[in-house]
Amino acid sequence: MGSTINLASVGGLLIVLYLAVSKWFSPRPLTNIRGPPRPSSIFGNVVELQHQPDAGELEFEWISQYGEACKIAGPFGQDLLMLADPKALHRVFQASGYRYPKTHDANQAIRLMMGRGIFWAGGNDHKRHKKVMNPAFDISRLRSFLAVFQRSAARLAEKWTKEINANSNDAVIDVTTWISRLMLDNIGEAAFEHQFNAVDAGGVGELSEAFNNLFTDSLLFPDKGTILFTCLLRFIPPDILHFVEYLPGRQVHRFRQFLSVSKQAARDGIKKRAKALSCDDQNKDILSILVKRRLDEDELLSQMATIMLAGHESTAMSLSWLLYDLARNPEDQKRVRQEVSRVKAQSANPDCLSDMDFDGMTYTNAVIRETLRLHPIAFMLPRVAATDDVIPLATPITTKTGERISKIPIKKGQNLYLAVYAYNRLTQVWGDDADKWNPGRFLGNPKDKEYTMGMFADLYAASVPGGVRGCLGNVISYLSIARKRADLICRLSFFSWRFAILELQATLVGLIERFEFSPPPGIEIQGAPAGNLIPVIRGRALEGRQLPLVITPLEKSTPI
Ligand code: HEM
Repeated sequence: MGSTINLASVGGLLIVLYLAVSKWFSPRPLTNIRGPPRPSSIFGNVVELQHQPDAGELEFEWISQYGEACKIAGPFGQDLLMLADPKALHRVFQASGYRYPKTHDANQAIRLMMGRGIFWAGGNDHKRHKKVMNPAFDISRLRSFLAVFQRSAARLAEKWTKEINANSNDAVIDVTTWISRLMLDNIGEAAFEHQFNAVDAGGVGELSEAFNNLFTDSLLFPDKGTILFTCLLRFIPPDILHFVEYLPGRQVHRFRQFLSVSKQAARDGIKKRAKALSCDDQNKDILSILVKRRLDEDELLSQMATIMLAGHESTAMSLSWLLYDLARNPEDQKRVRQEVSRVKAQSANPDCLSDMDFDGMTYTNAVIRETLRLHPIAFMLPRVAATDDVIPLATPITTKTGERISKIPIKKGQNLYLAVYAYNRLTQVWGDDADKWNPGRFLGNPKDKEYTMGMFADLYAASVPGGVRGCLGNVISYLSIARKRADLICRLSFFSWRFAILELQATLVGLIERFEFSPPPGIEIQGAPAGNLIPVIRGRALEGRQLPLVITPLEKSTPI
């Protein structure tokens, strides 16, 4: 750690000198945009943002005060443009192709954590990754995953029942840890036909341990030395940035350890399946396709590490938040359970519900949407402008000189801070009760909106639908744009979103019909800013992610 700080200090000094000189010559297009004061010339607002107790709240406060587009202070005198305005976000994510890539420092962290996979790749490389992955992300295969999700939920229910029986009637269980193991098992089986057995092993095992608390260990409340170090990465040319992985430091060490363990798991998976792959040309799971598509070895392993992480952590955290929301809203929990019983009673195969059955659960789906809205796992996303541009605004903002503007011109290299959490709470988008839990907002006819932000009822929660980097593709564009182009842009996105929703639906239903969830007395949960929105116990964040709930087997509690 000591040498990290030394390196950071020397680098920091050089950067400050460089910036002090270059500042005189560079134009400052955001000069007139209002925003919070700069508390530190070295850190700007970065420390405040990374140390806020409830991720996204500070951004929301600033947006409420200065408008949906405002200026915040980056490190070393940089100005960042913070955006929560729907038209602006649409411009950046959906209408600009590759013109707003991830920032160097964010990409460096991604490379350290997941290697040179699709999450990291940019521009033409990203297009190539998508081309390679698309045949594996075959929408028609999604249904076959349902059985995997349903089996896993049943296995987890058995585990919990045993634990509860050992504790008489009910037990306080950290749902987030168990759900994360379950989702890891799901992605292993669905994507690689590989059994991680994380639920059965109860979290014991190198891979489970490497995943456990990855984000809180590496990104939660970093000290100033670490913040300085990561801020400096923004100024290091990408070509020499990869040397960073050889440096000491909490984040770098944790990312490196995770990548090495997940690549080893990928290697083991490939070895085990090598025979099957060579015998069966029809095999179309993600692993087989990746192997056949001749990615180089490092890219192949990175791609698998990416799918393991991207394909389980976000769904695990989202489902944890969902159980938490239902625990705090017992009436809605009851209503979901009643809907499940009703749909089961009408289903052709009640023991093995289909995707159509799940899609028919209107209230349950509204509940899922409301959780994704209130707890967006990617609560902010950093981007940088690759070209000069003019960002349009749906709601004009007032500048320092009192002028009302509805466009912000920006220069190439401008850093953007995309405030997803704040967008998800805008009253002009979600109504006056935008900060409250109300799944009812998703029932009935979706009101006509000028800007379609997401495929899941305008939901921006999981970000960037339809955009070239989107996880959740925009189903409307998938269906309406030219098939060939749609295949290239959207198939992976659409698949991963449908995968995530089916997984959430099947797991929720499998658990909610067996257990009642309620909040344990005296424990408050906060969403900590650890790269993602991670649930921790208020005042005990450094213990790592936790979401304890009282779980009561249903037959022993209130009947449906
Ligand atoms: C509720 C669950 C999920 C949420 C909230 C979520 C959220 C996101 C977000 C916000 C991004 C964009 C990140 C950025 O631009 O920096 C993303 C990208 C991605 N997600 Fe998800 N995700 C979920 C589930 C999944 C699943 C189940 C898979 C795989 C089966 C997956 C695979 C990916 C991949 C591969 C990318 C990178 C796409 C690219 O860069 O082209 N995600 N996800």
